[in-house]
Amino acid sequence: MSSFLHQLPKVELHLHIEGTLEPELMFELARRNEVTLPFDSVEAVRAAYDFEDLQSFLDLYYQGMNVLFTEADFYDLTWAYLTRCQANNVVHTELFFDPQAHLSRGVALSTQLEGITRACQDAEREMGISSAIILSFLRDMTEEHALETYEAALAYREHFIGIGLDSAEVGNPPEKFARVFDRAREDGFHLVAHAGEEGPASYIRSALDTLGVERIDHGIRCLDDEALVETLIARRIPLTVCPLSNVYLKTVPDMTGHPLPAMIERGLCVTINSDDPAYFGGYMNANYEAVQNAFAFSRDTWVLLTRNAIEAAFVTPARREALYAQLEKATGNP
Ligand code: HPA
Ligand SMILES: [Zn+2]
Repeated sequence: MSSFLHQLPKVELHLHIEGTLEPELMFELARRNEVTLPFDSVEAVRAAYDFEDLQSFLDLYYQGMNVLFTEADFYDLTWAYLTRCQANNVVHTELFFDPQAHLSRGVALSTQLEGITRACQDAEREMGISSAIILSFLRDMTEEHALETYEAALAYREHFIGIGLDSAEVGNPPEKFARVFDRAREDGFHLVAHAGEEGPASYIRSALDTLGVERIDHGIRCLDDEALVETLIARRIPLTVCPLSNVYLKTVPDMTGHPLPAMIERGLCVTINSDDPAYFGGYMNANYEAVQNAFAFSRDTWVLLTRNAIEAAFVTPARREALYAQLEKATGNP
């Protein structure tokens, strides 16, 4: 089964590029940019990855990205992730970046976006991996700051396809960002939001109703609200679930206690993703393996999960057909 999972062509829809910063690259960039890290070795960084909850992770995640300054840094970070994609047989990926977390350190939007975009273009040409970038707002900052950031990002609109919402969820409900999502909808961008990771099912409802999102990131708390589940099924809203992330951030007791099988059983459009793989024990294959060890899904279930991700991807009809064809070739399943 392991080789079946490894060779399955995969589509990743929930990935924070800053969450792919491996400690080795963190040290290399710290040396390059003359930044002093509060750790004296790669092992000490990894030892610190023992999280209690989302906030304890976010504290380290924001600290880690303090080594990113130049376009080359953003290129190297993104290129390293895309080579992991190739090793994991990820053939299409949609990646988040957190512009506000870099702007606040004096790093220009052009630096961030040009570095990430150039790596994506090189990966498409050299490895056949298609990708897209989603600009994510920090929900623990104000809506005014998100709006200002959005306005500034419009100068680079050809670099990103959508907007999202991440960071500390509880106490920062989706409706706080209604105006910026209205603007982005009018401008033709795709809309997604993290909801129902640590926050309640009502945040998922609000992301649908007040932000009009097309996909929900995480969404694992949806099962607490039967009417919401029915809405998600009827509207076929994709949920970008991140199993290892949920275990590492203790939003589930352990993998066997994850609601993933129940979500699939209900007919929700579930996908599997790695979120912040440098921090949460691994990339796509590690997530697939951990899920398989806990639940021993059939091959048909894995094909279904992959088909869901292809359906949920923000790609052209031609690219979607090519992804379905690639899956069919790999599995014999239409
Ligand atoms: O899993 C996450 N949740 C919320 N915000 C985040 N920012 C990076 N990763 C995450
Ligand atoms: Zn996330």
